[in-house]
Amino acid sequence: MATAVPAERDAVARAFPEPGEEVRLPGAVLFRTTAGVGPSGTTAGADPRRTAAVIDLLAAGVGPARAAAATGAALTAAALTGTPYDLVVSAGIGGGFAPGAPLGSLVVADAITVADLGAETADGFLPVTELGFGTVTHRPPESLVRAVAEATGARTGTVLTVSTVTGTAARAAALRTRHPRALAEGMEGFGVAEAADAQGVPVLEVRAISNPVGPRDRAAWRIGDALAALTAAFGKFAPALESWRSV
Ligand SMILES: O=C(O)c1cccc(C(=O)CC[C@H]2O[C@@H](n3cnc4c(=O)[nH]cnc43)[C@H](O)[C@@H]2O)c1
Repeated sequence: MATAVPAERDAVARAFPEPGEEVRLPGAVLFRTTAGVGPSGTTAGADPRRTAAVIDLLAAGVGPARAAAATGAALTAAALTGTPYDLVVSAGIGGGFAPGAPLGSLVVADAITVADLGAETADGFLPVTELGFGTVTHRPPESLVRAVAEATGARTGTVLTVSTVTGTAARAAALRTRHPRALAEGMEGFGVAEAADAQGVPVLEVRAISNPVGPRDRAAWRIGDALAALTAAFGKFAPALESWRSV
């Protein structure tokens, strides 16, 4: 589970009651905890058929490059010790596009799209794929997106990754014109997804909305509410994960 900053990692950690331990790796420091998963998708502790899923929480850094580097380090370490990850989740607060993603709501990405990787031309922006290389979108497993959205009440749509936070109505409108399904923007999802894709691991992105995408207005931020929404969402995560794995 890769967040940008420790406050987001700790919000996710509060959803998992087991005491965790710190694991130091070259290029990444993990907080390792567990969540009970079982055949029935319950979270009760008495079922002997249940196994504990290991969950590594990583404050991977702000921005797509740092997030990709730290996530890649964690993925490589896990693979080299013979315990590769089944899933990578990019999680954090984010900006919400009105009216689809109001403050405090939760968005699960069905497409993780980088919005500003490409070339500016006289005729407008060209994504890197139209220049003949790379990728601009990663798609999380549909059934997982569905299961997590149903369990958490999240909305589903495109989550954009940007290197520059949108700060004007004009930029927000331009992004929505180019990405009509966009519900949210953050700064790490695509980087985390690139690292996961490079090692063949599925990826998911979850954003709790802390501010509207648009004109800069720090007074409008609701970071506490968004962090609380993250904790609540990850409290419902283990059963959703189990229902996905059993499909
Ligand atoms: O100074 C500003 O105007 C401003 C507005 C929104 C966010 C920031 C940040 O520095 C936070 C970046 C951090 O949080 C995620 N995040 C939260 N809201 C947004 C957003 O509207 N657009 C992009 N990223 C956002 C992001 O993933 C970073 O980890 C500053």
